[in-house]
Amino acid sequence: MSAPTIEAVQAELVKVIDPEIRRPITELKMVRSVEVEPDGQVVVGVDLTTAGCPLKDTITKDVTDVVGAMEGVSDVRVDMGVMTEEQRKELRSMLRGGMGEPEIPFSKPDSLTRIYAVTSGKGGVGKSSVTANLAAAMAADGLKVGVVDADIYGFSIPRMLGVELPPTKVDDMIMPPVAKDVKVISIGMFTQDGRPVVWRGPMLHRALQQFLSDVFWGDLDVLLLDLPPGTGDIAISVAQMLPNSEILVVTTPQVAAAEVAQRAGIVAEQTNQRVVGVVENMSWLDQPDGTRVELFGSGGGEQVSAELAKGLGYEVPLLAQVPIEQVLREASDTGTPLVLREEDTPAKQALQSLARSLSHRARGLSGRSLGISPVG
Ligand SMILES: Nc1ncnc2c1ncn2[C@@H]1O[C@H](COP(=O)(O)OP(=O)(O)OP(=O)(O)O)[C@@H](O)[C@H]1O
Repeated sequence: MSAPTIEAVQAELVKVIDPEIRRPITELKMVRSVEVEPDGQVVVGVDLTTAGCPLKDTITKDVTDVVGAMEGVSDVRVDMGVMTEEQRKELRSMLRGGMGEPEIPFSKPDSLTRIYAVTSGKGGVGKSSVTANLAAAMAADGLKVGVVDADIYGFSIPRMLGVELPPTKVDDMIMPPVAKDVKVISIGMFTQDGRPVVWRGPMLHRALQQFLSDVFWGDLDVLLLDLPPGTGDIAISVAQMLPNSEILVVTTPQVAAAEVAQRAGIVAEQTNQRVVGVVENMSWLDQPDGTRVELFGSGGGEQVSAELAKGLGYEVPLLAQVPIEQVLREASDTGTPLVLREEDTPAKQALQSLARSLSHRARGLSGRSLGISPVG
């Protein structure tokens, strides 16, 4: 059997996708050279974006598998190198679509990415659990999803989605790690040893701006933001930077929690954002004997939805009620959100249908240019 041509090997390498940037390594100009010996031995030279690229092994394996499967190939060797400064600059410029200066792609009027900022009145109501499950469910349904974990007090998204690698950098561009098919960036990835962040408003604003402009998100269908609880500075920064973002309010059924959640939602009136709906989490606990215990009382979700509708002047639906389930907590703790687990539980169903209703919604027009110009 004759050895393949260099062109044939190059064409086959289109199948090797960079796990972070998610484009073929050929398109990213990472393939430096291809050599083919008459006896079928192939040497592929690959240049990584950085010397310590954590995905080196994955790329080596993928190249070996793809080329090794070609007819006439007897052996594959991958010769790893590193891109030059000039090559990295070129790559960065290509990823930014030829534009030099960083800008927030989602804030452009023609952006088609739906943005949901997940907020709550107080901590511990399950805001991060809802965000992580929504992201995983939407990605499993084939959407391109990104998550910004901006919860400075409890950056738990990476753990819940099982993120294993840190972000990498191509010059000043940040490549977000991908877990469960979701691109994730968290404030916890930029703090020392996961220590709590003691930042004031302007620093948070700057961090958020960096997450949105310096991170390479690619084309996203949905961007989810896990905000810190309450009505803090970051909610205002989000509204300024992403005027087309919509708010999802998470509460528990408890009246006290509902009252503070309302306040978090009503901020939308001042920031001109739309509240897309309310999620009531920890609604009840189903007992093995079939009885239901309402551990945190009842009616909080309905209350927030009714009060926000009254205050904002439009319908704010209660989109889901998610029961308390041990498996939901365990799933988050082990890095595989409940929606990706095999067992079918009421909480999983509630989260999955919430994800579908949010991904199939028509996009709101708030903050978007309608492209209307005066006549005559
Ligand atoms: N429906 C549920 N059933 C069982 N456990 C839950 C449920 N929702 C959340 N939890 C658990 O409750 C804890 C708090 O949840 P989570 O971290 O999502 O809250 P949070 O509102 O994001 O809190 P913070 O803002 O402080 O980060 C976690 O251990 C999570 O696994």
